[in-house]
Amino acid sequence: MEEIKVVFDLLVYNIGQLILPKNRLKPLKGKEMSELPVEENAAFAVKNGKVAWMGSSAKAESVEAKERIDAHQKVVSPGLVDPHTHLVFGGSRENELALKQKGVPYLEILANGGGILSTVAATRQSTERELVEKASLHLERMVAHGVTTIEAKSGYGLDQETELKQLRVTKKLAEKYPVSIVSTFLGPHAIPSTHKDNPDTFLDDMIGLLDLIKKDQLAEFIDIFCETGVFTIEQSREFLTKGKEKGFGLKIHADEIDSLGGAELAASLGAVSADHLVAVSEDGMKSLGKKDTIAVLLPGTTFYLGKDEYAPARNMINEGVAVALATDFNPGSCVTENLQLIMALAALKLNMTAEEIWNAVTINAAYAIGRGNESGTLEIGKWADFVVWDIPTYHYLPYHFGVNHAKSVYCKGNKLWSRPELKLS
Ligand SMILES: N=CN[C@@H](CCC(=O)O)C(=O)O
Ligand SMILES: [Zn+2]
Repeated sequence: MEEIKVVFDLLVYNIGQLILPKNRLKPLKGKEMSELPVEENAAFAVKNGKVAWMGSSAKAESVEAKERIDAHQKVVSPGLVDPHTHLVFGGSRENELALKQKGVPYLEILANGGGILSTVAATRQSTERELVEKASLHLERMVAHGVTTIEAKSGYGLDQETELKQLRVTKKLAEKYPVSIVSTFLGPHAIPSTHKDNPDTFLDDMIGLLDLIKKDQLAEFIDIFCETGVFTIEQSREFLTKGKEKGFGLKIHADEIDSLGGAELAASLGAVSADHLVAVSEDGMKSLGKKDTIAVLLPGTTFYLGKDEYAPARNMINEGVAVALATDFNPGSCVTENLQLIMALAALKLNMTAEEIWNAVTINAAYAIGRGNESGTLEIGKWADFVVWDIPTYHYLPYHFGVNHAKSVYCKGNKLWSRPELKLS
């Protein structure tokens, strides 16, 4: 019988290092994060947007494909995953930089009606279309830096109309782009000035939106800013418990500035992630280590807020915690779409190893937004989301900081972005 030869859509060959994070069907915890399988002289092929063949570059010579990409012995990784962003918002807050330089603390700017509240005013004034256009620019910049799966939070509406508007914008972006976008409702992100004296009524209003959000499938996760002067542990417990009963996945902005016990709360409720954790307590780390709640660390925010103390990533890893990294892209406390910069900060400020860092922006980041089964690794049958990097080894990326090392970015087997060629002569 004549053998039928498969013709693949795409073949990537001559890969110097193919990064293949392990998928243990749950996030990598503690020591497991230091294992980063890498295949040298590797190749893989894509059919119908999914990885369909993997092998050596030598074997790839006999593989038939409609398009062949020579990786020139450079690094190829799964598409990066950014599991914590505030992608959709109106306006900007460059005026706050001068306040920060004068030493005005982040929470004081907020208490005086600035910070998050000034972005709330701008977001309320923006039309849905304006928000889509603005968020598209930010999203395209994320993709250009190697990201193919993104979480996006609401939280700049603080009223029914604008929170739903933000969530609809996220849904439109998910329809417009092939990248995977995971939506989170962060209604309790700040207390609006109208509710300064009755935050519980505001929280009830936000709880009141959950059924509608669920019905219209506008968000998979819910989140709350648990912090001094914002929402207390009790309020956070109430909001998250109600959301859990309604079937939402849970996230929490926890222990960012003060150690309130947000990590402990997240672990006790089975939250998917606890984010920030700069001020996490020993008990908080231990409770995360006992559960699969992922610590999403945001060193770009600590850097941008000019703080000296970073999240204790090494202690968390020693306690067996699963760690992921994200930009926290937002208009106030971390204004960058560049996840590669965050990888460098994780090396320099969190003391994470290159292996831990790559796991933290791929497989663990995917689990932090419920996408471990489809993103964050390159496996046969999974989406062919990948980045061809212009770096000689995976150690190089966190070492050479502040520039874009992506050469081309593919999502579901399609090229979304490639580095423009300079013509200087
Ligand atoms: N900490 C709370 N929320 C955001 C900041 C939002 C803002 O300043 O606009 C964060 O994760 O850093
Ligand atoms: Zn945030």
